[in-house]
Amino acid sequence: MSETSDSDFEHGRYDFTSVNKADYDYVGSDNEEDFSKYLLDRMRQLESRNTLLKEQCDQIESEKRFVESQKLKYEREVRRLQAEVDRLKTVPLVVATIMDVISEEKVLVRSSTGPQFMVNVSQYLNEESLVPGAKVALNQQTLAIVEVIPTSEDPAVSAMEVIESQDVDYEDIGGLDSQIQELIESVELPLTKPEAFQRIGITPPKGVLLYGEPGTGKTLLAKAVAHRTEATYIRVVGSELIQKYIGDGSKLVRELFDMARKKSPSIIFIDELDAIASRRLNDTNGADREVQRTLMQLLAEMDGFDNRGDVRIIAATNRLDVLDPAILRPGRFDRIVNVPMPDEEARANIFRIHTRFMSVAKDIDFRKLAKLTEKASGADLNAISMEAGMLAVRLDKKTISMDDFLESVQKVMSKKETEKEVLPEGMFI
Ligand SMILES: Nc1ncnc2c1ncn2[C@@H]1O[C@H](COP(=O)(O)OP(=O)(O)OP(=O)(O)O)[C@@H](O)[C@H]1O
Repeated sequence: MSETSDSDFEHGRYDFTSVNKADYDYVGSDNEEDFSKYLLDRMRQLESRNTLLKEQCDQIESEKRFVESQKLKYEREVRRLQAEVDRLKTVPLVVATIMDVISEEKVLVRSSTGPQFMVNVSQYLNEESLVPGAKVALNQQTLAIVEVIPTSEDPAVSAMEVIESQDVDYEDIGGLDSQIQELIESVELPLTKPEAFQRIGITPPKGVLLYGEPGTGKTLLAKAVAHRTEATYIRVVGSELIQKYIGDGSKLVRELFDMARKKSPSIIFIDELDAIASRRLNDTNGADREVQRTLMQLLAEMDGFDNRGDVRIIAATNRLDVLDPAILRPGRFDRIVNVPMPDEEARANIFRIHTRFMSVAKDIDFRKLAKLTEKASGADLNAISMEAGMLAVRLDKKTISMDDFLESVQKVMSKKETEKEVLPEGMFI
């Protein structure tokens, strides 16, 4: 019988597929029993070798996978370093300012070191960004424009919405007659007939505070007064001053009043006043201090300006109860106007206003629609009218029918109900 050593197995010299020739010597011999025993032993041996080899094979497989993943990782690293080397080897770009755009391909620039050049423009640049005054980067050798340097955004410009003339009028507002009257007296007349106040010897209120639930028409009122007085309408949003322009809030309030004076007659509209004028807490963290600084600046600006001048302030809030009493002192927001949710008559009027330019069927019953929308705000009624219009468009109709309105009332009102259910108490949608 041939001898098979362990090293034969390990080095793959053993032929697993056949029994060695010498093994046949046992067949037919007296020792047949020994031979079967021997074969059984051998089988067990081979099975255990087989298991061992399978384990080794699995291990080698997993090592292979590990090495491959390492290889990929290092290849990526090499590429990254190569790119970094290339980047560091590139020549610096020259900064210049566009003086004049001669044609699509030729531009006159003044480099930051002084001289002017007529240069080519990379075809991959957006033509619209090539305007006189724009900062550009030039290739050092060819001096071609390869990049337009983005200008940093001026926070004072982006924080304010400045509209020179408004297109909203009192006729566009449903209900709110007494609120309109209040605004006429405290904002419109001081701007249009200041002499009437002087004659009688009274000073008009400096600021008017509108409060009420969302979507009830506070912004609309401010825009309509701006339209009537032909004043510039400048709007800032309290929460944006705090969250978007961190650290700049008080500076922006100063700039807001400067701009209002420059563009006068003007109306400053501060939306979400509560975000900067909430009752102060004792434990002040960084964010609270920022809010306080912004509020102090607002109070200082309001105290500092002349209420006979042609800058008026209107502010709006959904939460009168959280305001710092300091903001409501005489000489600040001393006229407080409630803007309520529309009653039935106002709702019917708002429907009429919003459907005025729509193609609606003759039999639309606005009274009935008003009855069905008891808890709706002006903004909801606008949404219902738009949705009814969309339904008609979807169905390719010529006019909006009462059924379209009823369907959209159902849709908008039930959406409003579900949204209300998920909101914590005291919060509006
Ligand atoms: N009384 C109303 N008459 C006509 N449309 C209204 C009225 N109230 C609200 N709307 C409609 O709802 C939209 C939103 O209203 P607006 O922005 O004036 O509400 P708001 O009270 O300022 O809300 P918020 O408190 O959320 O700022 C308006 O553009 C208008 O289409």
